[in-house]
Amino acid sequence: MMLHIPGVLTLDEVNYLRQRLQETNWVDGKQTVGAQGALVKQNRQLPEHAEISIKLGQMILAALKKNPIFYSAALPLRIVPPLFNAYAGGEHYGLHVDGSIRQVPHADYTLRTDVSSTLFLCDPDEYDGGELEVIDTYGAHEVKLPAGDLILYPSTSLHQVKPVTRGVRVCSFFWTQSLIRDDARRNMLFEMDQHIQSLRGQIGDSTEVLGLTAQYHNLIRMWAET
Ligand SMILES: O=C(O)CCC(=O)C(=O)O
Ligand SMILES: [Fe+2]
Repeated sequence: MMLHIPGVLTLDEVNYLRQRLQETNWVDGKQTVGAQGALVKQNRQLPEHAEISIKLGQMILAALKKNPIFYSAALPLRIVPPLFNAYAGGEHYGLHVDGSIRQVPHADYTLRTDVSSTLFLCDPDEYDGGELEVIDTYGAHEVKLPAGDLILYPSTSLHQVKPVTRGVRVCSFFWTQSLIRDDARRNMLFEMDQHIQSLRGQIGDSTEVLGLTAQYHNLIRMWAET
């Protein structure tokens, strides 16, 4: 499932993050990637252990916690501390797949990457190019969202960031290990949850709504890996 989640950050939060990111030292993005990615990756990132990355990343995690759509769609078990990247002057990230397992900085556990997310911190008219292209069985999908909006997509997909030919594209990106490993099951649960929420809004907690809610939780109980 690819899902556009608008307004994950407020305009004030975006402006604050952008201001803080301007004061930082970016490093070559090849430092945080495996061998295949390094061949096609040309961008800059904040060092993941830098105090500023950790602080700004925590701000994003706090915003995600308040976002019921992100929770319903990703069903997160763990989220890696969000990272930050910047592309300008033709920089791009060619076709690749994200590594399946990531060591979580400052923690002694690893995380399986089930869901990839990009949170846009610049508006589309601030730069040319820089589309995130995700390829799935339905074809190639190009994404370029307003500042504060997030796209999530299955980490199993091949994807790329097209060259940025004018201006600068700044984003945060991160991976989630989901309670539900399989994208098709996760998608079904998301759809079911959305319909249940909508029904509850229309008719309240009727017997039928309660019954469907029970089945939603029972499916999670059946499929979840914790
Ligand atoms: O910047 C993006 O939208 C995605 C970056 C990416 O694919 C990666 O870092 O693996
Ligand atoms: Fe990627």
